[in-house]
Amino acid sequence: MQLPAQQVAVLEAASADDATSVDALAAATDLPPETVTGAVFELEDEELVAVTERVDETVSLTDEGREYATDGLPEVRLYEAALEAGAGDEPVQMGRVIGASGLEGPQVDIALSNYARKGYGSIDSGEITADPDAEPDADAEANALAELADADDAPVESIDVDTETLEELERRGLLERSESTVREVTLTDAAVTELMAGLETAETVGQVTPELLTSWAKQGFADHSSGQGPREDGEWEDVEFAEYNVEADAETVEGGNVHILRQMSERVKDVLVGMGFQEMDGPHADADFWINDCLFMPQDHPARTHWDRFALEQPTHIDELPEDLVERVERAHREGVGEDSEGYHSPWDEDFARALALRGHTTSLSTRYLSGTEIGEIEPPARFFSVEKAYRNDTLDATHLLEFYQIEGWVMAEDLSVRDLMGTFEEFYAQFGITDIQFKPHYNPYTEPSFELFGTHPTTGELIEIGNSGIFREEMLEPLGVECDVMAWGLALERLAMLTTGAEDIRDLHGTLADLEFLRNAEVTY
Ligand SMILES: N[C@@H](Cc1ccccc1)C(=O)O
Repeated sequence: MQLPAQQVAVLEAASADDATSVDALAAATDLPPETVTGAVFELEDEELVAVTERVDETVSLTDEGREYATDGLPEVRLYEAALEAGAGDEPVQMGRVIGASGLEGPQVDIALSNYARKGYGSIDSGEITADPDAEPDADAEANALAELADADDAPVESIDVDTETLEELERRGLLERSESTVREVTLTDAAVTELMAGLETAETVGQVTPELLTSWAKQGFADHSSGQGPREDGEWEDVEFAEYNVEADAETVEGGNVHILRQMSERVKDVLVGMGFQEMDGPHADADFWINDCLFMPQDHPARTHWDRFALEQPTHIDELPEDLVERVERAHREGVGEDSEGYHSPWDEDFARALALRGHTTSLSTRYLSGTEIGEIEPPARFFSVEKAYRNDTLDATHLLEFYQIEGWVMAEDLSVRDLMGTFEEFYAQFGITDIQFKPHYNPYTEPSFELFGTHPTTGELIEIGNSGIFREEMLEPLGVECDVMAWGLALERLAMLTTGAEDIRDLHGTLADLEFLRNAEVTY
């Protein structure tokens, strides 16, 4: 009989024993276990072997279990130290015994919580006693650890430890159980007969190649050049093809994926361009003047302290600011603009305004554009946006990162109202399937009125803040030279991604704790 090489090797190895496992066959044939498993299944199909399966439960010690197997259980060490210190006769101060035991950190708590339970003595108001009759040598858990010390994935049946002790060790995290499928292989009578008659190794071919198809098995029979006469079949007719093993484990091939925030940002840009917006860009590190002063943010505002901003050390200040604009902004801060405006009457310092920092919001781009210094004077109606990074010295948590993307935007037109603002958001978020935006009155030094935006998280049902908005104040627009209304906003790209993908923790999306499995599969579907 002719069989592929692996099957011959497996049959021959199996014939040496009455019944033998796949692992044993792999060791005997020097073939990988998965190859042996494949060969065994093929032999089973041909009724040359019978296969029985059983699930073996095995146990091994955890790292902690191994440590105690060598150093002793913490409660036993405590007992020995207590006896040594005389706690067998009268209570001894706990600190002294612990110090002498050499136990440290969490091991102290482990020792204390098992000490009385196992009858080693008692612990009361800072004192410890030791029962002189306790027998650490008979400690079932300690003996089990010793028994298991060298047992790596040992079958449970082979272990001489009672079930209760095994369960206790497992509860203490000192032992791990696992299951594995064991396949036992037995030769059939047919196989024995074939083995006696002698087996031959068949050459098998794994793939059909162009050469196999075009080569002629029996050269000379056909007249290829004339195209006449009977054509003989090619060499592929004669070779034996290896069988496919569709049950073999295959390697997982991971493809690349565009990061969810990149996908989200592209989508947001498409939507905004579709709504008639033009894109702005500008420096990540900028003068406080553009980030704050132009927004009528008082220089003593809490967000302008060193706590919240990432200041630049080199260079510390911007080279140039438009002189007349600086003058107008300073006047707005000191005295206000127009008849009804007061200003802050607080100090205003140009040097402070020239200090450089990473922008805490991308509204710095809006002030630059509105002032006319980026692309010249902008005539209404106009709509601008950016999807860019902002930096804040926040505390990291499930909804805050130190750097994040803001969807900045503004519309310049005559007679804008709160309705225009809300309508714009409704139109924008509807493109992402979000139709239940909520608005909450808010305060920004540069907008009046101001609104925060909230959306409902699809999995937790919680309301999360997704943006901030308002209509720019006169005190901000007048110095910039803008004469009609401007409504504006800063929305969080990450929060939009959380609402659309259902991600619950912003740190899954970005940063060192990112959830790679999630990122591999995350898609923006809107
Ligand atoms: N700069 C604001 C967003 C905003 C922009 C424009 C107007 C109103 C609010 C923030 O970062 O929260």
